[in-house]
Amino acid sequence: MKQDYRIGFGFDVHRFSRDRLLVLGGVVIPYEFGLDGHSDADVLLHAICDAMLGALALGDIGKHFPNTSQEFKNIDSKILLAKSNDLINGKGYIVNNIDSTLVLELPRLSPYISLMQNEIASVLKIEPDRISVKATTSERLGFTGRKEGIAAFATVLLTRKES
Ligand SMILES: Nc1ccn([C@@H]2O[C@H](COP(=O)(O)O)[C@@H](O)[C@H]2O)c(=O)n1
Ligand SMILES: C[C@@]1(CO)OP(=O)(O)OP(=O)(O)OC[C@H]1O
Repeated sequence: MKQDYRIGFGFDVHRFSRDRLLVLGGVVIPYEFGLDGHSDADVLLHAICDAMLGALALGDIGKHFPNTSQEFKNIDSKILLAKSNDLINGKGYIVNNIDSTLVLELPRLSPYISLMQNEIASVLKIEPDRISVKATTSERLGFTGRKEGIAAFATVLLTRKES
């Protein structure tokens, strides 16, 4: 049987802000700043949603979940990830695997990486070893280096559901 794959790429940035929780990959990370946004500002899940939607040329997260809508105000981005998954499932695809990178100086994310993989896998109903989450600093260069915000990159491979 011929396998049908589609690849997608996503990128997102959110600015650090006081009086907000820091939520990354569906996990609350203890830190003195959170991220600003209309939703919970989970920059990693937003990049993953964009990659999933992009793989099928379905537009982006802002098209499906507009930041002008009260429906999405302070929303848990795991709900947006589940909705993005429903959209690709509706087109006959499932996530094969994800590779992603967060760019930030602080906080150190290594203690939280496997928690994030488990959260994302649980929303997508796939095995955690299909989800890669990595972190890097930008060697104190640029806006991430100045600790003004966090950037996230994600690549997603979709495969056609067996029928
Ligand atoms: N916020 C971060 C940034 C990095 N890490 C881990 O440290 C390693 C080295 O980072 P470099 O920027 O020097 O490449 C990196 O590979 C990550 O494992 C982290 O946990 N949290
Ligand atoms: C997720 C949405 C919707 O709540 O709001 P934000 O948290 O501001 O995030 P962004 O990455 O700008 O994506 C688009 C929005 O539609």
